[in-house]
Amino acid sequence: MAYSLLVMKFGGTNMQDAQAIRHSATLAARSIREGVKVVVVVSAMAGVTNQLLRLADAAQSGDIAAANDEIAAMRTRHFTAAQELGAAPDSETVREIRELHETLRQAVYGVYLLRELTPRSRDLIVAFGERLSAPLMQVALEGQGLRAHHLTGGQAGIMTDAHFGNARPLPGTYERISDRLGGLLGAGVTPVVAGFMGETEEGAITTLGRGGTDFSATIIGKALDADEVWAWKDVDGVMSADPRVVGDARNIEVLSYGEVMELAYFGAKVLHPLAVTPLQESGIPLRVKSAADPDFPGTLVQEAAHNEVGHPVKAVTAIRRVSLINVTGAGVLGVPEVVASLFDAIARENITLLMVSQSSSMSNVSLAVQSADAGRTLTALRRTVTGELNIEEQPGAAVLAIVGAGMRGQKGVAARLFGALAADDVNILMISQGSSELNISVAIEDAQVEGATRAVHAAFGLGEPVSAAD
Ligand SMILES: Nc1ncnc2c1ncn2[C@@H]1O[C@H](COP(=O)(O)OP(=O)(O)O)[C@@H](O)[C@H]1O
Ligand SMILES: N[C@@H](CC(=O)OP(=O)(O)O)C(=O)O
Repeated sequence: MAYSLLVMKFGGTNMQDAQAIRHSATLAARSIREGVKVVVVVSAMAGVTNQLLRLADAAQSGDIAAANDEIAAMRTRHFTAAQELGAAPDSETVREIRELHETLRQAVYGVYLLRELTPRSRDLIVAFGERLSAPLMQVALEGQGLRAHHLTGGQAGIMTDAHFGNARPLPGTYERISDRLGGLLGAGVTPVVAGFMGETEEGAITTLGRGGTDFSATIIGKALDADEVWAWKDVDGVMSADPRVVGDARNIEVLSYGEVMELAYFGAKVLHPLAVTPLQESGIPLRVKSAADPDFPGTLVQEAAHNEVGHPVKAVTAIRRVSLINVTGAGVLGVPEVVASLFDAIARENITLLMVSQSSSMSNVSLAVQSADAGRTLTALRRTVTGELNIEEQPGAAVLAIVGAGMRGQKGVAARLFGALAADDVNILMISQGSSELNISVAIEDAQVEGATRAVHAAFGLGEPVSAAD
């Protein structure tokens, strides 16, 4: 297909040092030289986002020395990359990187003085990772003889609500992006946008949630009505399981938007759970591609499901560090209002419910949440419900899910899953099937999850090559 406009996203691994950034720039340059207009969206250098989160916490707890040490290490990394990419010491880029580091240092010092780290100030600090890598990509593209210009998410027009740490694009953002980037593209300049970040209408910096650069790229893809969005990764594409856990995981050629959302929701780190939502509205395909093997087709994510014969399940994935919250007692028995108030309390706290199950006698409700959210969940529930209810946390769980549109209407899929888990001596704590029949999920002991993932992958033959497709 002859493309006219592509959005290309480069993740942390593809931005980790000068060599990786240069390689990423050549991947964009290949298409640009063929006459394709490309918008490049970049993540922070690998590890930098975690480092920023760590140093912000250190400053808040009073350890400014630790925070400054981390900033100094990061600064060296950015300057080294700039130098290796050929930026002169007196160049605009080097000056800008210096200024950004100085502003970061001041923001972190403010946190230290106040001993206060609000979600808003955390977003300001954590977005420096992407703001610092975008100029590096500009230098690398210029090194390829191209004209490029880097922008923050806000400058590119990404306008969000004020849910710091988990912001969502506002409707007007799409026209804004199209206005702001259209001019550059028209003038033959490649925009390089700092991913993961946006800006509220008042100009406060927000972030879109971990892994959010995928989401930035698809928001921009929709705004510009791109032919496709390409997410370059350090893996072949979306695979039948996390390749770090399952040695014979294989690449999935085609996935529907719905399947990819389920996979991302159930823990496959490869894409942000909301990344495909802007594309879903416009039907723009997303390709997950391997930076190491650019001619490999990777995974095509599109509207229609593509069911492989004999493979009702396409992938197995898991969410680690989960807690089950068990609500028991006579007060739950036959009182739907109690159950409603539990959900209400959780919704108000903005806690993601991973699984829910209620016993048929209605005397017990179990909820699965990320262990990081368990404390807040317990407090919210205990505050809400009155009467004779027992609310307890059972930590140390994980949620394992199988995903695939082919399981819709297929008998025996759940039996195969449970059989594989039983044969691996895995006890099931909770079961749930989405009404869309795109997934079946089970809560199990976290300590058993890697073995269970391998067992389920083998039971569904996910490592075997597929012969035919309909
Ligand atoms: N089903 C899966 N398919 C591919 N990769 C997966 C899957 N599940 C987990 N991963 C992990 O996701 C990683 C890629 O995601 P990530 O590091 O966020 O990409 P990037 O930072 O390049 O955007 C891989 O290294 C892989 O270990
Ligand atoms: N840097 C951010 C955003 C992101 O998308 O990163 P990556 O593409 O490396 O997963 C994060 O770590 O969450």
